[in-house]
Amino acid sequence: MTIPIALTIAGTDPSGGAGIQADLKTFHELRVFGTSAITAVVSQNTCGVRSFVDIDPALIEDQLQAVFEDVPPNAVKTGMLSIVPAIEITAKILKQHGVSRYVMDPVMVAKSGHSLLSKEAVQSLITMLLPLTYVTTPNIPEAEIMSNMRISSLDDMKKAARYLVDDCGAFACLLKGGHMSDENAVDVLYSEGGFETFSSPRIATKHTHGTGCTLSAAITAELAKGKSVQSSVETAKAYISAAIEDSLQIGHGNGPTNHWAFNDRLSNRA
Ligand SMILES: Nc1ncnc2c1ncn2[C@@H]1O[C@H](COP(=O)(O)OP(=O)(O)O)[C@@H](O)[C@H]1O
Ligand SMILES: Cc1ncc(COP(=O)(O)O)c(N)n1
Repeated sequence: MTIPIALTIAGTDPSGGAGIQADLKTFHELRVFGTSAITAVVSQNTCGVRSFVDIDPALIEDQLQAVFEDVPPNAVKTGMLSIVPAIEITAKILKQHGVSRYVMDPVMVAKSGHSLLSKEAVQSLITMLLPLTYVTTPNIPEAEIMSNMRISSLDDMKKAARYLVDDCGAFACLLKGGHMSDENAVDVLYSEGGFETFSSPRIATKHTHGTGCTLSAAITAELAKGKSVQSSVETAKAYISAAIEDSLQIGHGNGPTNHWAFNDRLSNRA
């Protein structure tokens, strides 16, 4: 049996709801072997980010070489990259190892408002990593910055997604609608000249810490199994919707999602 392997390159969340911790939980639940390289150690919990330290770029590179030389991943995702050298090293390694299934979650600002990406690094994400990207998963504020467009409707979402693919070189863009206020949470996928929307009822909850990390990790896990972009996004949307709906009421702020919910539902249906 070949075991699918996924790699996350991201920052940490000691309280377990976002970043590397959320990614590894997601890989595990979707039955993919999870590996990780840490870019920043972040002191945060459900109430917010307190501080963080960027990992020495040489150590990021060492972690990545250690993974690629021994347990080469079938798909890779990036979350928090924070500084230009971390982006440069990631681009170098992705090219060196010919990674095609690469998901870029352009993490910029935590839900609590703390910036997780330096201003100079935004441009590097666009020029160095988007052309190597299989699926990018910006939320509305991130897509606004990357496309330099105001986004306040589904049409605007489509325009920005098309720009990030046709003009910036990603193969596909899933623009997430979590930050809109419609009755449904609608995400727009643009790839190969076509649009597809993924919709789920908007759940009234403050427990959405790590939703973006979890969604992109679920897409990466499915891509690692060899699934198509459409099928991977469909599974990932079902995973995050269940995880938000059955949230765990943990912590004093914006709590984490429930990583057991997706499989619990599948086994209840069986
Ligand atoms: N209140 C909600 N109810 C249902 N789905 C949501 C809700 N908030 C976000 N989502 C979904 O969670 C995923 C992450 O979205 P979003 O919140 O936009 O990303 P981020 O965490 O990067 O800000 C998307 O699929 C989005 O549609
Ligand atoms: C290390 C790390 N990466 C990403 C996020 C964003 O997560 P969210 O905005 O969903 O809280 C975070 N809080 N911490």
